[in-house]
Amino acid sequence: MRLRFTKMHGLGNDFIVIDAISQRPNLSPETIRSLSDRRFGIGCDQVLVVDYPTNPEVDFRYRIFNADGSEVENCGNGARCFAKFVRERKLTGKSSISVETSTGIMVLKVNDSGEIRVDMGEPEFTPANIPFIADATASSYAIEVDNQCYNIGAASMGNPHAVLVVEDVETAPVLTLGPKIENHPAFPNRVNVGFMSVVSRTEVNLRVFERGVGETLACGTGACAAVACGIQQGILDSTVTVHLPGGDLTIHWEGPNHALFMTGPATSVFHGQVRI
Ligand SMILES: N[C@@H](CCC[C@H](N)C(=O)O)C(=O)O
Repeated sequence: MRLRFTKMHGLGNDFIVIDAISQRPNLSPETIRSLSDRRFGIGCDQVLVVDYPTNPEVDFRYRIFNADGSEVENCGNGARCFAKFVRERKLTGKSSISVETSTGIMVLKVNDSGEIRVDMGEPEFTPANIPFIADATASSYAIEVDNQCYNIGAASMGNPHAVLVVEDVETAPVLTLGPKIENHPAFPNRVNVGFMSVVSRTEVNLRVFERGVGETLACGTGACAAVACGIQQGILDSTVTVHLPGGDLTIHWEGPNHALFMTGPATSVFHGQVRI
């Protein structure tokens, strides 16, 4: 079939977005991998699929696939692109949109400026729910990689994240240590790995080695998890600007029993058709 798609990005974290309401493609892991391939396909970090909700009280269902073909629970930059996509394609006229993912319901609000504010729900720190193998919940954990000990924060934003505080993100071992922590046995479902340097209590730099992709120019859930871990460790305030290689996100979290909010842009690049 000829598949219609839109190429989008959130701060350079790029997506192929597919309307599975007006077309019903069979997206096997192999098809996802070939669409995502930057040389033999269209190229992207994630494929986003917009579908009918299973819950009638929600506007849409949104599924996320990493470039390696694995289906994942959540994607923050993808959520903002999803909101822009359903409005641009006139699938809804609402400025407050509810969407079902495999781990829950999110509410997205499109601001007058065009930026999108996403209610990302409450960060989860209980190790079993991340999932992460540890005896008890803590604000940091020691893990061993190649006989060296690293301190990490661990949180779930629907998907699993490990966060390391480093002096300087430019020189942090993102490409060498990232994949080793991604596949560390303490994370049974693998993990996204953030390297965060703290500029002040309201400003951080962040690079993320994403599970199933590699380093991306931005990771929305990674920014949420990094700030949540920083707040839990007492080193950050409740509103933080996160500088990622692709641009800035604003994260706001009042602490336990409150939802965390992420605000940032979403961009459409082009529309196309591809034979699958
Ligand atoms: N880029 C995303 C996260 C996408 C999923 C992630 N790689 C995972 O495997 O959990 C974001 O903006 O949050």
